[in-house]
Amino acid sequence: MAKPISIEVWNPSGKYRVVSTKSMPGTRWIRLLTDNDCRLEICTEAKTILSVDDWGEVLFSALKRAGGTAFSNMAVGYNNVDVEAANRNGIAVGNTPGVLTETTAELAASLTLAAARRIVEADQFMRAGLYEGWLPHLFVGNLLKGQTVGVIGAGRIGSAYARMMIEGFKMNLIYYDLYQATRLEKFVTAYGQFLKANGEQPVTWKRAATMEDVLREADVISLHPVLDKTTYHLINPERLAIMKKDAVLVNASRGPVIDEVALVEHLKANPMFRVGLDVFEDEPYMKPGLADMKNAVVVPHIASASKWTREGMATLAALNVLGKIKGYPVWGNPNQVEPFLKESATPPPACPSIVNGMPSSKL
Ligand SMILES: NC(=O)C1=CN([C@@H]2O[C@H](COP(=O)(O)OP(=O)(O)OC[C@H]3O[C@@H](n4cnc5c(N)ncnc54)[C@H](O)[C@@H]3O)[C@@H](O)[C@H]2O)C=CC1
Ligand SMILES: O=C(O)C(=O)CO
Repeated sequence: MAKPISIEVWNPSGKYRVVSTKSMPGTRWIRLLTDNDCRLEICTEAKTILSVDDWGEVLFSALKRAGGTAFSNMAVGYNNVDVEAANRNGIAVGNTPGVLTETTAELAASLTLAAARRIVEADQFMRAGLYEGWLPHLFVGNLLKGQTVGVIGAGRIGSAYARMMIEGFKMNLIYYDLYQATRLEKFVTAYGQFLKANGEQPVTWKRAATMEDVLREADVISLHPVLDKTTYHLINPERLAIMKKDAVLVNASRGPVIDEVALVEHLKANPMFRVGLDVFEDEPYMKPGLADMKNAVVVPHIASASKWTREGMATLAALNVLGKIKGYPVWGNPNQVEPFLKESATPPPACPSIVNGMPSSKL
């Protein structure tokens, strides 16, 4: 007998039934649904962490049997969703790109600084009452200015992160991606020309031919690819071994991009090597030993956790579902979702981002 779960119901008499597996930040997403004749059921269970096993054939076939038409991930990454199963059952799959780009990049930049300058170790040292005055060797870390920042996956977030580290700390860029990041290259070139015209050392960029080139040359490496079979355990023992012994590795993409068992061994063997991690291979758990590593900064998958971003993600997720209910077309540019986020404006009659591009007529 399944245990009853607690549900919060909005607009009980609404014609269309929308179920949210978690409560989401803000209230605009709720209003957008209830104002459009939706009955909204929000699962208020404290812990409903769901995995790809949950978002697959069982769920989508049940959704189809119930007359369901759409599912929306409150996330831009949708590796947790079996899209093929959704296709088989005629279910559109939405995600929430664009609204979380800078927020996520800022957290990756925060992890970079925290790791490079040993902020967490120093904080714990102070709180433990161990500080006895300034010392030349106390918590010496890495300077970023003029060093090389490496980005694996120079998409929306990777490019935003690269620009923060280049424009903010005058680092030089080397990146690896399957596609050329032309817009990023143009920004870095222009910024370099500005610096040179003002008598400063220009910043540079390089598109690496291989991932190994990035790992070999960079002082800081930040991972921003999607998670798929080509990026699973992308950082493995062999690739850890070619990185600089005092490099900083940051991951705010997906945990399985790094072989975390191998990472723990590398951190043990290389105390000058540091990591900043927002995501983990077996969330919510860390691999054995990682929690003990002083050269690791770890936070619980909070990279997109700014108020504006999380409320915006909730709005986009709701509008994906509402758009399918209304038979709206899919928005033409998922990278430009600002029109959906204006609090006082009526959103465009479209689904912000549907990953399996299913025309409404098929639903
Ligand atoms: N920690 C968190 O809370 C968050 C994590 N993410 C993760 O970040 C990922 C990236 O998000 P966006 O930048 O918006 O996506 P995006 O699609 O704009 O960028 C991903 C980039 O990865 C590249 N890529 C794919 N396979 C690759 C490979 N084998 N080697 C190198 N590059 C490869 C793609 O060409 C693309 O440029 C998401 O898929 C998600 O998993 C995103 C938001 C928040
Ligand atoms: O958007 C994503 O992919 C996340 O991981 C949650 O912000």
